[in-house]
Amino acid sequence: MSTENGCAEPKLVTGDAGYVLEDVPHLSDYIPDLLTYPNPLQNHHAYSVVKQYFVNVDDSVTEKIVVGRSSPRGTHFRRAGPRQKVCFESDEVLACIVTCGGLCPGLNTVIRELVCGLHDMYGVNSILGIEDGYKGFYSRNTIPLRPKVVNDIHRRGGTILGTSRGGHNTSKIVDSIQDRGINQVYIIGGDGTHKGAAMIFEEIRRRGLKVAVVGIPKTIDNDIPVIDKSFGFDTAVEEAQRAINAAHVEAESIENGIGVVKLMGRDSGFIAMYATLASRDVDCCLIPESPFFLEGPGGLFEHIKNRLKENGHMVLVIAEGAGQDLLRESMKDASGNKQLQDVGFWISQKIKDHFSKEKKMPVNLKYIDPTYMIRAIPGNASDNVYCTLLAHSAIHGAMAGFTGFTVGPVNARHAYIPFYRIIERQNKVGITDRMWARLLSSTNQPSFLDAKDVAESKKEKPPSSQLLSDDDGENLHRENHSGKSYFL
Ligand SMILES: Nc1ncnc2c1ncn2[C@@H]1O[C@H](COP(=O)(O)OP(=O)(O)OP(=O)(O)O)[C@@H](O)[C@H]1O
Ligand SMILES: O=P(O)(O)OC[C@H]1O[C@](O)(CO)[C@@H](O)[C@@H]1O
Ligand SMILES: [Mg+2]
Repeated sequence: MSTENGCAEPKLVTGDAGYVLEDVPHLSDYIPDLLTYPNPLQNHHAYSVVKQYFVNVDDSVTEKIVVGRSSPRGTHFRRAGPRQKVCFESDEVLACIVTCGGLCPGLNTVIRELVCGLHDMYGVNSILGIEDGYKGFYSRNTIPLRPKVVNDIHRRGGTILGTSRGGHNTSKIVDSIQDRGINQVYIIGGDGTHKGAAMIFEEIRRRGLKVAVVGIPKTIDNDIPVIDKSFGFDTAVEEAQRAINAAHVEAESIENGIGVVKLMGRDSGFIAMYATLASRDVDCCLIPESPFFLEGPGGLFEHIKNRLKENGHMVLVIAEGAGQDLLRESMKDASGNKQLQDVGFWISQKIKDHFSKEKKMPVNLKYIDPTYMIRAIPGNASDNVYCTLLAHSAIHGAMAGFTGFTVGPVNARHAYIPFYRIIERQNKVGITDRMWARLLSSTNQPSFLDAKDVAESKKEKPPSSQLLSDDDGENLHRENHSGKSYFL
């Protein structure tokens, strides 16, 4: 049975005190008499010594971590990790790896760790790289991947497999998987990629194939829901500091200096928000989730003027998707994503034009656009470790026969999340969250919101990722009509 978006019907398991497990599909759901084998890790020189290395069959990870005394236990996901039994013998596995969508720091690390993890932990030697994203399944030859081939790729940015947008043809992709005899498909990509992965999984299930389909969430924008944050995000925020620092140095070295930095973030302004909070030199941060205006009281020009009067300089960070409603109509890319106008250039021009009319305040504006520089780099140390965990969790899940799932940390514990939860919405900055309030208070910028806007955004607010939540449990929760808990 499929849902409206083509995904498998949710597999819900209920328990005591309002416990719900949103489980992931398993090959045995549609393949009767599926054989199982002892996990080879039981005899592995490294892992066999680990006490309780295998996860318990009913271990799960809670989605909601801040609870009240009488709160129901709520939604849980299956805990990631190795199982005592696997559904594939090592020499039976033919795995493939594909990377889709935009680049992200750490992509090569995930590829490396998938290849090395399959080989080192499970003795799998047959792994194929699919070149150039989804269309590579049916338009390109595959490349064999062995640990030696991928040994030092984590030091390089980009993806050694290449990537693309568009070109998703489900039946041609599944034909290619079937013809080549592939039985584990590792798909690394963002929200669009996961919509494609869900369709591949459904078609594989319809054909009754013993093929595990696994998604590994990748997005520089951190727009994938449920998981704590996406790999490469920290690296990108760190790299953005260099651009903001340069803008600050330029701005403070000249009278009425203004530094404008444009950062990535098509629909979600996480990079701009975190880069701003990290830097502390930013006087205004504009993101897609928070509409703004230029003229009049409470507008951007007034804020700039005040800041120049107070400090003699100011730094503005703008996410590429901010203020697009003020610009011309945008086009679509091959995947159907809106192609953005250069809002950094536009706002720089607007600021210059406005202040050129203010005779007593000529400004010196420098515009820095590090857009691709923050994503075309290798992952930093912490992202590299994160990528290793993602790859290993993905492998354990596929070997155990789970399919149609995405792997990722939920409240710091790796879990298997059904595809439909990943593709049902995008993760966005909540402008009524405390994190955005912290940003407003740190930059001292106007909120550009009136009381009516605040009420509206509280009404529409989607659930936030853990990136926004407070470790100290400050976040308040409310229940929406579907009973899901939303951060306030
Ligand atoms: N609705 C969809 N159904 C099937 N395939 C899709 C869908 N949306 C996107 N895809 C496919 O997924 C791939 C990547 O999609 P997209 O370009 O949107 O990037 P993404 O995965 O969202 O990553 P990012 O946004 O981080 O760059 C493309 O090959 C595209 O054809
Ligand atoms: O890689 P492209 O097609 O230039 O697209 C850039 C887009 O990709 C992203 O990096 C991820 O979706 C966005 O931040 C950005 O708008
Ligand atoms: Mg996307």
